[in-house]
Amino acid sequence: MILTPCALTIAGTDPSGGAGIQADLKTFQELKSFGMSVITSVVAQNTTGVQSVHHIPLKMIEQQLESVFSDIPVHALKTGMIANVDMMKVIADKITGLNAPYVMDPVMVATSGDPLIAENARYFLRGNLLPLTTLVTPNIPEAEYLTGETIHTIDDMKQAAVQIVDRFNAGAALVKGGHMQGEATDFLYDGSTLHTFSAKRINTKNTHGTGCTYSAAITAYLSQGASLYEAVKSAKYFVTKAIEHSFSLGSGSGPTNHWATRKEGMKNELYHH
Ligand SMILES: Nc1ncnc2c1ncn2[C@@H]1O[C@H](COP(=O)(O)OP(=O)(O)OP(=O)(O)O)[C@@H](O)[C@H]1O
Ligand SMILES: Cc1ncc(CO)c(N)n1
Repeated sequence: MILTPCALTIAGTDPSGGAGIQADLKTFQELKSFGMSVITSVVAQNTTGVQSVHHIPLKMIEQQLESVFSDIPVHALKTGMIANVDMMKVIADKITGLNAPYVMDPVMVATSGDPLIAENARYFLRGNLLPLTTLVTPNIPEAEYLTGETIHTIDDMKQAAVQIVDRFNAGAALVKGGHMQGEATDFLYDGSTLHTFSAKRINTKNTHGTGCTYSAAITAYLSQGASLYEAVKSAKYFVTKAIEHSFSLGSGSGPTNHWATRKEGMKNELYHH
């Protein structure tokens, strides 16, 4: 049992509060891990899309990482938006050798369709960051990019999860079915077993930041010592409730509700459901 579980997110921001660092910190807080954040880019965005992006200078990203790592234990970390290769190099260098689970949300485009990382950064992410991960959490388009194969069926999703681990050396892969039809089913391949996590599809357009919230919840549970399977199972429950009780805020794709399980009287304690 870790007394004060400490979780770190390295990602971009969302001033409208639904995605990025803001979603990650709300999730860490809700799940009772001590949340910390290193900002890579300040993104002017809202429920309708991305209006503009300001990248934090490399030295400052490096310094933020040093400020955290030199002072506070990190029991699990996640990365979200890392806009370019230079940032990826700095982050890879700083997290290599860290003795903590690393969850990568391979963010490439926002829910609105706006691109969030440079084209050539996708290659670097696959070749250099993926092998450092404990888990990578691609949605369908991201999994297609990582494998180079199109995904149409449930079997394609399973194949993609296996390939991302076997061919590209991710620690484990969780291929998410948010962009498919029917049940919202995700497949986790951990290098030996393929697990299925399924929930009823909720009929809503409010899915801004679902991927951030999900990977942050997995990171929070891992920081508390959960196994990968337990962390994904609990996080799937958390994100499903967050979508079910999502907010119709803004004129676009609204945000998820990080208090949803509290509202339902859930304790949010580690995998106790
Ligand atoms: N309408 C829905 N109903 C129920 N679950 C959903 C729905 N949409 C997505 N999910 C689930 O939410 C989680 C996040 O998956 P999704 O594929 O939406 O991520 P994403 O595309 O990376 O998110 P983002 O919008 O932040 O980029 C997955 O567990 C997925 O199955
Ligand atoms: C900063 C940031 N990260 C990730 C996403 C994906 O939802 C987003 N919209 N913004």
